[in-house]
Amino acid sequence: MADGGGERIPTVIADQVHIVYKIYGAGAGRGSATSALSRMVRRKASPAISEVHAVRGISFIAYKGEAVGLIGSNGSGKSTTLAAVAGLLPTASGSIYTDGQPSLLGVNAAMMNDLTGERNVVLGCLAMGMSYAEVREKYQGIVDFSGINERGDFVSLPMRTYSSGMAARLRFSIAAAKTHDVLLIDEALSTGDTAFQRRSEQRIKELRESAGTVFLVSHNNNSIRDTCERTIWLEAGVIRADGPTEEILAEYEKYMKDRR
Ligand SMILES: Nc1ncnc2c1ncn2[C@@H]1O[C@H](COP(=O)(O)OP(=O)(O)OP(=O)(O)O)[C@@H](O)[C@H]1O
Repeated sequence: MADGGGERIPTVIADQVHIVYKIYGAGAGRGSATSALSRMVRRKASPAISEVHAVRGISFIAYKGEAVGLIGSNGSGKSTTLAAVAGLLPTASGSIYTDGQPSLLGVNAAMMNDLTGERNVVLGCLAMGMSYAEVREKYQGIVDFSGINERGDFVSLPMRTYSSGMAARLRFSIAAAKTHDVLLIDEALSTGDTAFQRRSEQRIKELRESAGTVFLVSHNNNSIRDTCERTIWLEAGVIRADGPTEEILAEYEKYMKDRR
């Protein structure tokens, strides 16, 4: 229970959600002149369309103040589910309802590689709706939290000079500077070192307390353990289990061990 037994306020409702990726031109001879000619001769209008049915009828309700872990083996539909909750992917059937604005913080979240870390902090904060005054107030805290400048003045260098871990840390620090109604985090924590991971876990706890709901996708079971009290386990696009993190992780760890 998220709030110690008081009224629980739903923030995300997924109702029988199916998500299907359509892959155009996935057939043999894709894009070549011969395949185009063959299509014309056979009077076929478009190249073959393949479908990947990534999420198959999932339903759950997440509440205000909850941090929910999403686990499952590779390709089980975790990132797809997050992107759909963020409103970035349409559902083939079923519905997702969110109360408030969902923000997806993924490993691929957009940053301008040719601009300095400093510029990216400012742009990122403005994009999240902060005023210049707020950005000025938060700037140093964001840089310190990211630890980017621990070994030199990296924040004045273009982002393309950063390692993938450094870039991920800066992205997380920018996103974490604001309270979110629904914060969706895709693997962001696994790239940082232990000290950064500890800081970000602490920050997720604060974000959760200050407002909304956090979803965390991770292959790092310890991150899930330390951050989320509830975990949803996806396998082949279906919810295999949903419940208290310790119970679900124990089942999942056993499943992964047996599969080896
Ligand atoms: N853009 C895409 N186009 C087509 N199929 C996709 C696309 N993205 C993912 N898929 C497919 O959807 C399924 C679920 O992928 P998804 O990335 O959601 O899994 P995941 O659980 O996040 O995996 P991982 O742990 O490896 O990150 C997989 O079969 C994958 O091949």
